[in-house]
Amino acid sequence: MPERLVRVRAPGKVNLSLRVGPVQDDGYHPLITVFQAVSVHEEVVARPADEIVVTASGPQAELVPTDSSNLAVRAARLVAERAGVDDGVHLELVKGVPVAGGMAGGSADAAAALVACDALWGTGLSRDDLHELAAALGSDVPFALLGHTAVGQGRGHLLTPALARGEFHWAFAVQDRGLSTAAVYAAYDDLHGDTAPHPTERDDVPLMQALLAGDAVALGKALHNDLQTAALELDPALAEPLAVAQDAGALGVVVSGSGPTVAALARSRQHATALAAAFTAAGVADRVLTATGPVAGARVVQHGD
Ligand SMILES: C[C@@](CO)(OP(=O)(O)O)[C@H](O)COP(=O)(O)OP(=O)(O)OC[C@H]1O[C@@H](n2ccc(N)nc2=O)[C@H](O)[C@@H]1O
Ligand SMILES: Nc1ncnc2c1ncn2[C@@H]1O[C@H](COP(=O)(O)OP(=O)(O)O)[C@@H](O)[C@H]1O
Repeated sequence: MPERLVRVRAPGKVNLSLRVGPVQDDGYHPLITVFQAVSVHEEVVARPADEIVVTASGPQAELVPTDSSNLAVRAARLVAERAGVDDGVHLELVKGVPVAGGMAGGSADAAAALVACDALWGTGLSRDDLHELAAALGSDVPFALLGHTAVGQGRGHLLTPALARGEFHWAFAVQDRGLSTAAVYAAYDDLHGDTAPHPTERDDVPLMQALLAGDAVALGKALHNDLQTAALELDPALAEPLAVAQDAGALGVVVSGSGPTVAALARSRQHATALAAAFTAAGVADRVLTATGPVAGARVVQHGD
């Protein structure tokens, strides 16, 4: 008899703009960020099991914790609690998104696990329920559920879908070494103290216009990341992929989120491949990826009995 399973795919993200205000009393920074989901995916395969357990495969899988700190395990527990079920699940994570790379792979796993457990257990949670559980798991998890292009406020979890026309092409320089999100925010505080400007939505008007028009040249000019200086301070070698992408004619280049992945916007699919080749030839990436965006958020791609 075929095994019952649910397979869910969830995207990684790039922050087209990331504007960071001064740290609040709760230790978090208020953000205005524009997320784009890209075609670098996590897959989560959920199968019935006696307990909630997780395994990981794919590049850098050995860096993923498989204990109860794993975000997918925490997601499964939240679904079980909310729905009042005591079923187990084996969550198999097939990692495509760099680990601790600033592309929110762990958040994608969490979003995928929420959707997968809901489908496997037939708990019938609403989209609003899932969004609420996602926000409790991490600032970037709600966006991994939603996908496409969206503006994030608060900790990044209060989302408004953004109008974006067309398809954008990306090349990513991936590093084996990760950067801790908390450490990058702490370095940002060291640089700015209480003097960090309060971001406003006006700052991203040119970027939103570029998205609306599907204008990759204008989008390239509008890419922005307030955490980039802090990431470079912790990892100065990141200046190299940034420079290589510029020399290879990228329309824009930016550290993705808290880094260390560097995201370069290309003119076309072929140009994205050329940018990736330039990263490899210059020896400034441990791995390269090409992708398009925007793409959909976490969704079931196989539900079999
Ligand atoms: C920087 C961003 C940009 O999208 O993404 P990544 O580069 O990590 O993917 C996010 O803000 C990361 O969100 P996420 O990775 O979900 O962070 P969380 O688990 O909620 O928080 C990890 C730590 O980062 C800091 N943090 C996070 C979000 C925020 N708005 N302010 C913060 O200061 C806090 O120190 C927190 O303890
Ligand atoms: N399912 C998961 N996949 C990856 N990392 C996870 C997971 N659950 C918890 N983590 C922890 O979260 C850290 C950062 O997660 P990740 O989403 O890969 O990077 P980033 O926050 O830079 O985008 C990892 O170093 C790891 O310790």
